Amino acid sequence: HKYSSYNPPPGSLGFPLIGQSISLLRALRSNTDYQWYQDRIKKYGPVSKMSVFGSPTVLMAGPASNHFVFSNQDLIFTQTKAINVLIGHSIMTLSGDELKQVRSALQGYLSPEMVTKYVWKMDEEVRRHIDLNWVGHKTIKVAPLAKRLTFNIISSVMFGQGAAPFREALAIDFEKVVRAALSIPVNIPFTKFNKGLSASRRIRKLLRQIAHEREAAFQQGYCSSADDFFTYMLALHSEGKHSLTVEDIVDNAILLLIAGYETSSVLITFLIRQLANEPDILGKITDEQEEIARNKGPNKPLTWNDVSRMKYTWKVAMETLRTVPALLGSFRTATKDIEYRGYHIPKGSQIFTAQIVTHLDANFFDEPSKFDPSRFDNLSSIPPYCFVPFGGGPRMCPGNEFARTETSVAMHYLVRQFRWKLCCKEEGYRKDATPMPVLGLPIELETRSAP
Ligand code: HEM
Repeated sequence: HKYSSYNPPPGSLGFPLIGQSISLLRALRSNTDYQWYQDRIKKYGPVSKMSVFGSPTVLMAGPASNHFVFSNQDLIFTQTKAINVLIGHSIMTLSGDELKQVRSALQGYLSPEMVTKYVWKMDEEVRRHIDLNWVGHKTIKVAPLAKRLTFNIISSVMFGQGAAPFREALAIDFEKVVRAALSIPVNIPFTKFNKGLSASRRIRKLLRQIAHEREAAFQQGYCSSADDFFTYMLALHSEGKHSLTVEDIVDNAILLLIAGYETSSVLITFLIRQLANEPDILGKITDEQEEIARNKGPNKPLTWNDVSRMKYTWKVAMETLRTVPALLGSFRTATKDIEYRGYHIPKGSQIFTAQIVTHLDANFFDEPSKFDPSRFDNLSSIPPYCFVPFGGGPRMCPGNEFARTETSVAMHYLVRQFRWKLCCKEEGYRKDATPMPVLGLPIELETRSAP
């Protein structure tokens, strides 16, 4: 109240700790969150205060707010309190020089030059996954399989075969951590948060063990920086590019793994769901992929060059991300008192911007409920900061090329080999940290061509 004309954003914080969490969670689970945000915006305008996921929060809506949130230097990247406890000292908790070093290391690890080297691993994982889980099956559940596929891809890229014997157990524990991400961070036995915390301890123990093995191999000159994430980070450390300890590298590995598998699996799941209802779009993707396959020898793995030609496939993926963003939005924390649109936002406030607010706004996307990949024919026709599935500004997702590549590789094999029908046409989806079809998206499969 040091300002003479102190003007906080409108809205209320609700009940202590709980605030509006229950009402927002309910909206997310019933997939009515767009309406929930609209109701708030109608009542309070594009900037309003509330309390969600354990913290007082300012909701900011619209492209100008997105720009402000993504680029303002006084807002630091935050996640829910639960995520901070579960993941530890990762890039998400850093600022200043430490952040610059880690961001640059992770960005390098996920740069197009590096992703070029991962394409064959992605190709190998996708083919193995399809042979094991799709070929010969009449019905399958897409969502858990997509999670397993993207988990196997990121762990194969990050740890090579180092984690292969533990993958199954790791995948189950990572799922528990992800499910605890939006929970209220109070450690009561048998709650989601409690299970997530135990899982995160087991993951940390295992990754620490792998990291120390890689450290020993690196010091003896048995491995190089392209082999796996730990060696890559240790090599950068030896060149003086960052000062992370092995513990810090493990925490960042946990973050990278979660960021790398959960979101991409959502994209693949909803892409498959959408294509079941869009025969024309599926036909066009198939033509594009057949053309790429025709120019290759049989059984030759895909290359970076092939993936770069999958342009239509990626437009359909972007339209999927517009209608069903893989993440709710972005959280930041104000490191000092700030002012936005005449409102004073005190230091320490959490700030949240939801992607769906602009993605489904008819002012920016004609007929927003229509699924139309041709919107992306001309990217410059989309107003800035309206399509933000990967965020924006200096903290924009560094994994977008990785995600584009693995999704395109997966679609290359799926659309050429199979056709599918939704087992339950009316199946809805709910958002529980990330969107998820309520039944896991069971589909009936028909083989189109021999693998
Ligand atoms: C469809 C897939 C994906 C989507 C939609 C997505 C979306 C996002 C979004 C919205 C953010 C937050 C940006 C912000 O708040 O400003 C983010 C951050 C991040 N993503 Fe992704 N992501 C995807 C895939 C990936 C993949 C495959 C990886 C790694 C292999 C990855 C690694 C990261 C990392 C490390 C961050 C944190 C960046 C930082 O702290 O500066 N993401 N992602």
